[in-house]
Amino acid sequence: MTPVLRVEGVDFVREGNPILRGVSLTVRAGEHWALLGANGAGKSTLLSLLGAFAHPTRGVVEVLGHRLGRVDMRELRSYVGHVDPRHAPRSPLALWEVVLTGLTNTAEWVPRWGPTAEQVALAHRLIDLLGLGERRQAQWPTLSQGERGRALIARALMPSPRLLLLDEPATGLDVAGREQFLERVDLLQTTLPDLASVLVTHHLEELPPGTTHVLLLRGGRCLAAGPADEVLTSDRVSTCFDHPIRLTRTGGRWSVRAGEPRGG
Ligand SMILES: Nc1ncnc2c1ncn2[C@@H]1O[C@H](COP(=O)(O)OP(=O)(O)OP(=O)(O)O)[C@@H](O)[C@H]1O
Repeated sequence: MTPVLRVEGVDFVREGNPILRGVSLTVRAGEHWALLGANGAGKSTLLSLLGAFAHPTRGVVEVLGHRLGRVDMRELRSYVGHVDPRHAPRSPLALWEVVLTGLTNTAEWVPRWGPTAEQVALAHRLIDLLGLGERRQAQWPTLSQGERGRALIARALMPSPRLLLLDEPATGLDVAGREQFLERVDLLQTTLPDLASVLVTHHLEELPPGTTHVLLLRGGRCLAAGPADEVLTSDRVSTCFDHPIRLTRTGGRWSVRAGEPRGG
C-alpha cells in the first residue's frame, strides 16, 4: 500500500541557511509519529512540507502518493487534516459551525454554502468523539484554549483525511486541558484505526500514549527515526536536546528529568 507520507533525502534552504538536511521519513496508515527536537531544530519546517505548504529545496516529498512539485498543492492540502492552533474565525461562529468549516477549508462560513444533513451529523459525531458535546452551541470566543484545540481536531477530521498533522497541540494547556486532550487523541486513534498522524512537540510529557514512531531532529538533521520505544532512549534524547536527560516510561506516558552527565 502507498505510504501516507514519503520523504527522501530532503534539504530545505531558506535565505542561504540550511534548515533541513538529508531528512527521510515514511509514514504508513495507522502510524502515529512524533517529531521531537529542541527549539529551532526544524520540526515546524518539516511539518510544513508534510502538509504541502512548502516545497523541498532538494529531495522528494510525497503526500498521499502525490509528489510535491507535480501536483496542485492547494488541492492536496484539502485532503490533509491540519490542526493549526492559530486558527481564529473573525465572526462569532458556534463550535459546531467552526467544525463544519473544515469541509470548505476556510476560517469563515462560506456564504450560500450549506452542508448536507449527513455532513452535519458527522460534525456532531466528531464533536462527541472529542468530548465537546456539551459545548457544541457555544460561540468560539467563549471556548477555553483546550476546548478550541479539540474542536480544531474535529474540524480537521471533517473531510475524513488519511493524515492528521498537529503542531504543538498541547501548548498553553493546563494539566487538566492537556490530559483531556491526550485522552481524546487516544480515543481518536482507536476509533479511526487507519488514520495516520504526525505531531510536533518539544515536550515528551505531551506525547500521546498511542505514539508509535518518533523522529528526533537536531540542527535540521535526523538523529534517529523508528518505533518509539527503540528511538526514545535517555542517551538519544540527551543528544537531541544537548542536555543530560533521564527518560522513563510509565503507563504508556513518557517523563523526563535532568540526568547525570554522560560518562559522569
Ligand atoms: N523562512 C525562514 N527563513 C529563514 N530561516 C527560517 C525560516 N523559517 C525558519 N527558519 C529557521 O529555521 C530553523 C528551524 O525553524 P523551525 O520553526 O522549523 O524549528 P522548530 O523545531 O519548529 O522550532 P520551535 O520548537 O522553536 O518551534 C530556525 O533556526 C528558524 O529560525
